[in-house]
Amino acid sequence: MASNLLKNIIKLDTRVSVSQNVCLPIRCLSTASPRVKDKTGKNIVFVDGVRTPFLLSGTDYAPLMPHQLAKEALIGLMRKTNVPREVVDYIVYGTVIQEVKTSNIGREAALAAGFPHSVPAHTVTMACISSNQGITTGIGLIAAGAYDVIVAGGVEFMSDVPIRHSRKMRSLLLRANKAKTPLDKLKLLSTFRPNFLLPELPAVAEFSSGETMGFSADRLAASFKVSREEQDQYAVRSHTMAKEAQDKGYLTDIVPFRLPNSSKVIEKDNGIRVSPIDKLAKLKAAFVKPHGTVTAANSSFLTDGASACLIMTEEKAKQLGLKPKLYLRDFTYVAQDPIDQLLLGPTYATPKVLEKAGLSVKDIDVWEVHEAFAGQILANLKAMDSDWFAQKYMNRQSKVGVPDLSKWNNWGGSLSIGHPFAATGVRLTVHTANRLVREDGQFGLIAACAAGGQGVGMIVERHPDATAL
Ligand SMILES: CC(=O)SCCNC(=O)CCNC(=O)[C@H](O)C(C)(C)COP(=O)(O)OP(=O)(O)OC[C@H]1O[C@@H](n2cnc3c(N)ncnc32)[C@H](O)[C@@H]1OP(=O)(O)O
Repeated sequence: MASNLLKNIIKLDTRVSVSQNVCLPIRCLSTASPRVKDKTGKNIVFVDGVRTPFLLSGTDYAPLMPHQLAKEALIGLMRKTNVPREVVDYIVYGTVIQEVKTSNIGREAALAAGFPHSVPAHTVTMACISSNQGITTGIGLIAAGAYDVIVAGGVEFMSDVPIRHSRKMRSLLLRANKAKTPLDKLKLLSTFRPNFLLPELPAVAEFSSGETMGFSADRLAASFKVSREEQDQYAVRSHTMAKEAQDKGYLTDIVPFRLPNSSKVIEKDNGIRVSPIDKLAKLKAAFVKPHGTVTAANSSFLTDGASACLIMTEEKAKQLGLKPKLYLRDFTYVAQDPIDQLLLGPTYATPKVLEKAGLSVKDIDVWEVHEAFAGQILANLKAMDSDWFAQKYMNRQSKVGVPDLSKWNNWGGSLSIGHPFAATGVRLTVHTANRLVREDGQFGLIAACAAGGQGVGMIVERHPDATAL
């Protein structure tokens, strides 16, 4: 049962050390008889992916604009893959909380990064799975025969978010703009009231319910009987594994970022923080006050960061002399009730994408699952291990089963590395790719939940030419 499984989370930290996973790629992989059939006729490959260091919002990136982060990710990608910008046919880029001046941020970032004017770019938004959407939109464009080479990615910048005037103030300003005579303007001004000045702040909340993600995660944890201690233990696991991966130099997806007009170069994520469990136990509830179980330490934190990746047909990769990391084998999106099942995307997406690909939980060598909150991850694990949940809510005969946790987020996750919403999907994908090499696996499963009660599942397969660098 899941409860036994959860008891072992702390033991797992000592049982599975990242250092044990260092191994050379010894498995013989071949393109001749793939176990998962290519459905596109193009054998679409993930060449590589990069990201800026992920930073706590309000720290070193604070004076920037989001397209500057995205630009650095794009430049870093082209430099790392050594692919000329002219080869790229199209860019699909994600963002969630839009900077109003750069609403098609994919295009602005591409121009700033020196892509030719002739490379079109569009921006996608699907909450925390926006860069997954970037990747799968790219797969669709390639499969449709529209293009061969796509850059996908995403950026989120929580250090500066659009804060609006109140609706009443906006209405007054718009009407004042149209007023024809000074007298009309004066009449309008006389309707002004001081409370018009109250600003509208964006919230990390569901529009349909008004509930914040953290509040919803707390309710979810309570309904799956996930204790505060289990959440704190999971958070310590995430930070411990991220720290090990960072110290061992495994986070090679990071491209250092020299801050504009400064000699300072940012080289590392700055939110990884391994704390003793008793310190976590003392923190107050962050959302459901005072008795909730979700705290600042067992939540993902507000993060600034950007990512980018290069996908193309295998044939094109060969022509360009590239060594791709992955085949992008299959994917699915799911959507549920955004109130009670808001953060259960992985539970719904996992069996669906496994079935599509003809695989089972046991076939997966690397799991990379977005950690919005520790309570959300543990609730998903319990749901995946419940026949009752599968039958009552998912219209399935039985549970999908529990993944082997020794293969689960072994380099930490969004709780510790950070979660710049629209950038996370590429981070999950490139960590899957690099872990498949280091851990000598074949198949990886990426899953994530997103606002709106949506989720994604993706199946990837290590490419025979893959290296972890
Ligand atoms: C699909 C999805 O992905 S949904 C998820 C979307 N994302 C979210 O909703 C973001 C959720 N997170 C948040 O909103 C914020 O990070 C919050 C509200 C949880 C916390 O914000 P803040 O209160 O500003 O956090 P802050 O960094 O100040 O930490 C609060 C306290 O916890 C402590 N703390 C935080 N992390 C840790 C840690 N790992 N170990 C020990 N202590 C910690 C801090 O030191 C601080 O202590 P202090 O009050 O003594 O100074």
